[in-house]
Amino acid sequence: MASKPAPQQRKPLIAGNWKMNLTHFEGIAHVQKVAFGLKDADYEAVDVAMLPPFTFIRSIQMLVDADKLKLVYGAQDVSPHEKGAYTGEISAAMLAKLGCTYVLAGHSERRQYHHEDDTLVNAKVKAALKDDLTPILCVGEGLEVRKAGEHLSHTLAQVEGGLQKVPADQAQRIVIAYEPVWAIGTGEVATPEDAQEVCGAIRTRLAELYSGDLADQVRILYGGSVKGGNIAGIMAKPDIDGALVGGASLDAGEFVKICRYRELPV
Ligand SMILES: O=C(CO)COP(=O)(O)O
Repeated sequence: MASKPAPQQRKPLIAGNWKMNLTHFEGIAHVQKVAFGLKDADYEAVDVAMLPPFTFIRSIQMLVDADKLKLVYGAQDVSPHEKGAYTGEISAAMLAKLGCTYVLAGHSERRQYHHEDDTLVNAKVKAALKDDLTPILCVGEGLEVRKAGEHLSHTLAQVEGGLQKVPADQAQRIVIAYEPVWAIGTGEVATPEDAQEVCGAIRTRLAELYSGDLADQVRILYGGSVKGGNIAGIMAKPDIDGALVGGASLDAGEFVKICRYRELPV
C-alpha cells in the first residue's frame, strides 16, 4: 500500500487550521495575502483550504466569491445534531450554506478540552457527510502513548471509531489527518519516517475496513509543527497527501511556502 497513485488520484491538500486566532478583520486581510501569494499553478498542484473560526466564515465566503479565489474554506468543528435546541452549536447545514468544503472532526484540542470521544467524533463525521461537507477526521496519540510504543494501535482505534457505520461511498471522500499530540504547537515535528509509519498504517487499515481501491483514494494528512522548513521531507513520503497546519498557517508567507513545498528541497 506504499505506492503513491498518480497525483490526479490523490491531489495533495494543505489546510490551515487557524484555531482561535485573529479577528475576522485580520482574517480577511490574511486570506487576501495568501491568495495574492498563490498562483494558478499552485492550485493545480494542491488544494488549499483555510479553516477559520466560525465567525469569519461569512466574510471569507464573500471574499472568495467576489474575487473568484481558488482557495476553499471550512470550519474547525460541527455539531453532531441536525438542528434544534442545542445552544451554541453550529450545524453542518449552516456550514454547507456558507459554502464550506471541509470541517474538522475530532481535533485533539476538542478531544482534550471538550472531552470528545470517538462516538461523538463519529456522529460529527456522519453529520458532515450528510450535508456533503468533507470531514477531516483528526487522529493521533499523546506523548505517553508514543513512549509506550502504542501509537499505532491508539491511532488506528481512533480511525475505526470515527468511521463506525460510515459506508464506503461516503468514506471514500473523507480526509484523515494524523496529528500526534506531542507535535502540536510544540515545535517538535514528527520525523517524515514516524509520520509515514502511521499514515501508511492508516491506509492499510482503510483497505482492511473497506477496500484497497478506497484506501488508495483517501487523502491522509500529517499535522504537527509543519513549517516551510520541514514540509518537503514530509510530503516526499508515499502515504502523506498533505498537511494540516496550525501556527504556520497564520503567517501568510510561511503558509504560501508550505503550499509550494514542491519547490523546496527535501
Ligand atoms: O493542530 C494542528 C493543526 O490542526 C497543528 O498545529 P501546529 O502546526 O501549530 O503544531
